[in-house]
Amino acid sequence: MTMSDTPAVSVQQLQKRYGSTVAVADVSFQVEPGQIYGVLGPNGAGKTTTLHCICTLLRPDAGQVEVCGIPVQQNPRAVREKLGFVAQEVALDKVLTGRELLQLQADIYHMPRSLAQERIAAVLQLLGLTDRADERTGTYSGGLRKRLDLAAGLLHQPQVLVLDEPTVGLDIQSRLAIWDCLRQLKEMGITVLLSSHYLEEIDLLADRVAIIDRGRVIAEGTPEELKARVGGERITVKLQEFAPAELAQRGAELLGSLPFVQQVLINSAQGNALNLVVKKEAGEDPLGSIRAYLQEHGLEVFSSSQSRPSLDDVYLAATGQTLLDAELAAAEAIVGKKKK
Ligand SMILES: Nc1ncnc2c1ncn2[C@@H]1O[C@H](COP(=O)(O)OP(=O)(O)OP(=O)(O)O)[C@@H](O)[C@H]1O
Repeated sequence: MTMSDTPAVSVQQLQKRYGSTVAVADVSFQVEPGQIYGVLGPNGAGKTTTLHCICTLLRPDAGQVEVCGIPVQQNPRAVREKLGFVAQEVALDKVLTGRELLQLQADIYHMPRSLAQERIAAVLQLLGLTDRADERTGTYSGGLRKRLDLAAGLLHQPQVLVLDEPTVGLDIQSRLAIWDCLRQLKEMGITVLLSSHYLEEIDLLADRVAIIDRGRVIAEGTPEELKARVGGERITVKLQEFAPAELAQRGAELLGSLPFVQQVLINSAQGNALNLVVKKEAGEDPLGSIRAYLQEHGLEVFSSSQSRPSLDDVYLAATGQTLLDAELAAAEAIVGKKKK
């Protein structure tokens, strides 16, 4: 095997439990060098635990984890040289300036002063922080702090940068800035592994994705592959702005009888709109066929829309619930635990 064949990160049958809680039941995936790789899943799915095992912060109970071909458990020190980690919580000292914090980080790596100054200037520039570098971090917004955290993770020039939910809680402007930074890192040849529970973030950024649910990988591939695999356009048809239940029922029955319609739901939250999933066999213009068929049976389409499947549809197909529902269930479980 040549160096270029060696995955940047390889996780094989990883398991990790905390007491009786199984945080990671069985997780395997491989990140090729130079990719942006996304780990997507609801809160509590096991993303942080998986990343911590990769970053040598936690000892796996079972399985193999390697970074640039180096086994994490046998050689954690060498792994830490290859890898930078940006944790979910930013725990910055607020009194120090951005530059001072980076200098502290450089000291941890025993970097000679002149090299440190050079590297600090470079990462500040890369992350667009040069102008604010000499202000106390207490004056930084959440987005700026996250960028400083990225800068700190990059200071020792790692080949792989691992980020745990890098944009959680940030406003859209700051999220866009972080996405730009990550794309820039990819252009520089750095491998980026990030976790997220934002579907659109992973869809936009990641070359490949592992969707994790309850400690297991339930789908893996490029976002396009995964969406194509669940297949089917999503079509919404309204027979009236607010269709009476009987009318919606009749429309649903008619459309349900079409061979290319995979599923029809009457959506009461959308004025009894009909939510359809149509198969590929529907041809180029499924909406046209639907409209014509309804017309033949005396029904007019009031309005309609069509969309491609999303990663949420992938999650739904694999688990039977949407990612948002899973998040709500996880939040309720946490509230339940606290009440006890
Ligand atoms: N230190 C710990 N002690 C006990 N249980 C833990 C600990 N850390 C995590 N867990 C549990 O392990 C499971 C997986 O948690 P993990 O943090 O890895 O998930 P996650 O997908 O990263 O979610 P989040 O984004 O909320 O951190 C959850 O049920 C969580 O409650």
